[in-house]
Amino acid sequence: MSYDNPLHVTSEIGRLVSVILHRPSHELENLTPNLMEKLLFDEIPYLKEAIREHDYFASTLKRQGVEVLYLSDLIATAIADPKVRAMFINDFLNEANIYDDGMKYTLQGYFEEKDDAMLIRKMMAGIRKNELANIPTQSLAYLVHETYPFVIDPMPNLYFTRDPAAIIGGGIALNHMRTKTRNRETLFMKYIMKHHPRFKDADIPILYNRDAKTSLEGGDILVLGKGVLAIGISERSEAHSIETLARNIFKAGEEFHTVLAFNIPKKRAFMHLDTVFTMIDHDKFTIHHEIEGPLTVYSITKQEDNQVRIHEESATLEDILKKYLGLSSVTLIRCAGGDKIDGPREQWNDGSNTLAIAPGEVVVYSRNYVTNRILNENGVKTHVIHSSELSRGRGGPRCMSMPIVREDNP
Ligand SMILES: NC(=O)NCCC[C@H](N)C(=O)O
Repeated sequence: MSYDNPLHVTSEIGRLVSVILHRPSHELENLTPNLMEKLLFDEIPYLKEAIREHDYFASTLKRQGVEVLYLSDLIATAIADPKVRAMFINDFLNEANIYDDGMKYTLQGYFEEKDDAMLIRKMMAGIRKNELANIPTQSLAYLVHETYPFVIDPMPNLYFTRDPAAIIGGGIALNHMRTKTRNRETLFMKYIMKHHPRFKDADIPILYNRDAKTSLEGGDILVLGKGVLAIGISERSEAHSIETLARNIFKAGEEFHTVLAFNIPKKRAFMHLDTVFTMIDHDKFTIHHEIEGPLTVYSITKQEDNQVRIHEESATLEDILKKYLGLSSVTLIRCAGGDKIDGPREQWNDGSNTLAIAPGEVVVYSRNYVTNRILNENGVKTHVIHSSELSRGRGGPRCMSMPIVREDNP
């Protein structure tokens, strides 16, 4: 299958054709207990095992005919031109919390002498102070933080490729992440879209920009299909961003006409909409029961002359989905069946975070066996992947994947 545009995602469930993953690497070895909160981890994964699990995830997708592209390879190709490479290093350093010109100059030299693969690896892994022969600074900031072990922080969340950007139709939302640490990730996707031969000559609409003032993260963006998106107003994505994105999407083309904004509780366990709600078939969805009570849904619909209508929906979630997706019935499959103990436990480890690779066919974590059994009982085919270490980063199969092409869902 080929489309004119290298990006094509019109639904959550159309057969997955191409996806971007990141194989976890040394950035995980630079996590320390003191840094976990800042870097959005609750535990420290064991790298060797995390890689083994991730390779199994990738091979599961490949066995189903999915083209797996790796972030590190894409960025290395994107910066092949020395001028682009120099710009990339400069932009990266400008966002790396380095306020001292001497230090910046030293790091520029340090990066310039690396080959492409090592440059990317070092940027992702972060730089420990003891890796630099001479620290060229006497700055107050440096002295105050003398015991801090890094010159540049690691980027351990890179394997959650879902969040820094999202493909919507043939366009891309280059997100502005809630946290400074994750906002650095979006630079990689910006350079890939602008300079990689696969994407650079396509006329790709930018539907949201990383320079925006309010935050938006890909885990909140679900392309439900039939011209409808669901977007979480969450701990990470703000209402203003969602309205801006909706207006940009409506302006960009005919394909989408409605955004359903799901106002979910703002808490760590439910950081993105896809941690509590995903689509698995044209009429089947996972949901975590704890969001059902507090959930309010607002519809933003396209009107004439670039106007939008914003309206609080009063119906039940099933009825809202039925109405906007033109369905006669909808099945909500609760995480661990809504059990008071199994439900929150499995949701914590991404039991609701399924990745659809075709209608009714999803990739799931092995540890969420109660939810997985219920999915099977509902006729859903599950591809089960190992999950001891990957889940410690607090994301599941959907979070770990960024689909760039899906077949249209009939
Ligand atoms: N879509 C997702 O829910 N992604 C998981 C992101 C986990 C990461 N540790 C974070 O807190 O951002």
